[in-house]
Amino acid sequence: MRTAYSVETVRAAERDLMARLPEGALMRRAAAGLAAACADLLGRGYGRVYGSRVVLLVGSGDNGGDALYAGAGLARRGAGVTAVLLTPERAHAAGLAALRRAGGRTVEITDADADADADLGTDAGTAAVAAVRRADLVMDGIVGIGGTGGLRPEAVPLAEAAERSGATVVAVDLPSGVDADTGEVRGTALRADLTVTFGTHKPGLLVDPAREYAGSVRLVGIGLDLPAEPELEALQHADVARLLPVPGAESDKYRRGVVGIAAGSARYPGAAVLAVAGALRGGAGAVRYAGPAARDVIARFPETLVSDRGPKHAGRVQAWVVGPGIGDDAGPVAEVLVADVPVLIDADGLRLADASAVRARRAPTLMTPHAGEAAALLGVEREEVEAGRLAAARELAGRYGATVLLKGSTTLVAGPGAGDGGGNEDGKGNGNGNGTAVRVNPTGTSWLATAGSGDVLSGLAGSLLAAGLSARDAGSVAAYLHGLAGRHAADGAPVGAHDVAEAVPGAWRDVMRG
Ligand SMILES: NC(=O)C1=CN([C@@H]2O[C@H](COP(=O)(O)OP(=O)(O)OC[C@H]3O[C@@H](n4cnc5c(N)ncnc54)[C@H](OP(=O)(O)O)[C@@H]3O)[C@@H](O)[C@H]2O)[C@@H](O)CC1
Ligand SMILES: [K+]
Repeated sequence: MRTAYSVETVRAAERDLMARLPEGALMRRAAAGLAAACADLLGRGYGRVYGSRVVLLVGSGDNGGDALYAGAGLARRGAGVTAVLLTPERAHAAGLAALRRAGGRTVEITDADADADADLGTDAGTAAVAAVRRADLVMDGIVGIGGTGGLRPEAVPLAEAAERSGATVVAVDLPSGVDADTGEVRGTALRADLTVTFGTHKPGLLVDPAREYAGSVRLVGIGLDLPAEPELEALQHADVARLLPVPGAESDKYRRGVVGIAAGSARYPGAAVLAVAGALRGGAGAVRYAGPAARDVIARFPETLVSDRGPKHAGRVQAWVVGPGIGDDAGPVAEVLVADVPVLIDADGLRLADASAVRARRAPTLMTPHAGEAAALLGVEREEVEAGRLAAARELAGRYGATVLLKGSTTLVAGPGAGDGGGNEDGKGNGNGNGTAVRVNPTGTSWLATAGSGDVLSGLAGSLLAAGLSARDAGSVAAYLHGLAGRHAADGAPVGAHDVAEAVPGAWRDVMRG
């Protein structure tokens, strides 16, 4: 499991550790890891550290201190290091002294440069931009977890020069300008090739849009003692393998779980077929289809139990999926919402579901909107959801008392208790999930942005619900397998949703093999 903690938690752990360590020890640990990562990159890109050109962008806090110490380390190994001090009078004093002792140079940005209109027009500003353009490696120590908002005006031309230069850009702890806790980017942020982060991932390193600015992420352990429950967690193969349902010797179809699919319409029979395709690969013992596309479903999947009447006339199921392609018929949605089994609501179902009926449910509910659907439910613009995915998923989960799987570039799964310490599965909670951490899916691929792909995901997640997984586990395991299946199926070329469904067993085997 990869985990991320909030800035507040990191700060508390840092205070505890600092109290037990000699002054400056923590920063030197962080800087040593940072210097090692940069030396690796220089070795690969430039051939060696000796003789390479390194530029440090140094802000007013400890983030700049990390960069100065790491720069000193590289200077001792023969790199030509120039530190651009964005607020010279507030630069980390001990770090700066260490860099100077090691032979590093400095360029001091002046107040005239910091003027929003000056665009680094002074001699110092011009020299700083020129140094960035010539650099082999640029280290971004402008701001870390102490930051608010985007880059300040004097930093923008430097960040742009770094992006345009051929230099490898390494962000210290976080790319400057992104929000560590939410993954939001309000204004300009620096784009890194690599982020070297300390002690733990921060939420912004795992959630878009900030995640895209971080490049690849390397975690440097510094000995922080962190609490058991993180803010965010990303499943990995071993976690998913532990959660996947495996039939025992005594299993029959009911023990493995029967999933009911209420999807499709005369106009959109394909949604039914694709949801069933996903459900057949999700581990349930049987798939029951109830709706107007029964003929299409049985023609494609003869193993499905079909009925062309509504869900309330269907036989026993252990979980329902409702919504893909049902058009404007609210009947099936109302019917499944009163069933005392887990329910997954997707697509048209999200629009048609009565919010109070969802909130009144005792069995788990899993809602699977994309950003546009989430925006409609929240009454905001789609862009707002995309800019603040974590907040949107949590807000929706709280409003509906449901688990919410927000699809997109980074798919998130938030339980109804995410952020307020509620929602557990120990008999007192509502069975939506164990723990409060929001799950972020690491396997996504843009090839999955294809028509019908969401229907496959719904069926898959519904099948896992029927097999007995909690809403949070079913959603995050389904997203994981679906992403992996998308990668397998695509293999660098466009794919259709049915290809993704067919690739699910391969993804499953992949996970089980580790
Ligand atoms: N935690 C740990 O375990 C460890 C932490 N370590 C390191 O310390 C870092 C945190 O250091 P920190 O607390 O000094 O804050 P930091 O991010 O340097 O900001 C400083 C000041 O910047 C300013 N500022 C704000 N927004 C801004 C913006 N957009 N653009 C420009 N400037 C902006 C604002 O001051 P203002 O100008 O507003 O008065 C703020 O106070 C952390 O990320 C990690 O690298 C490691 O060394 C060891 C282990
Ligand atoms: K930074």
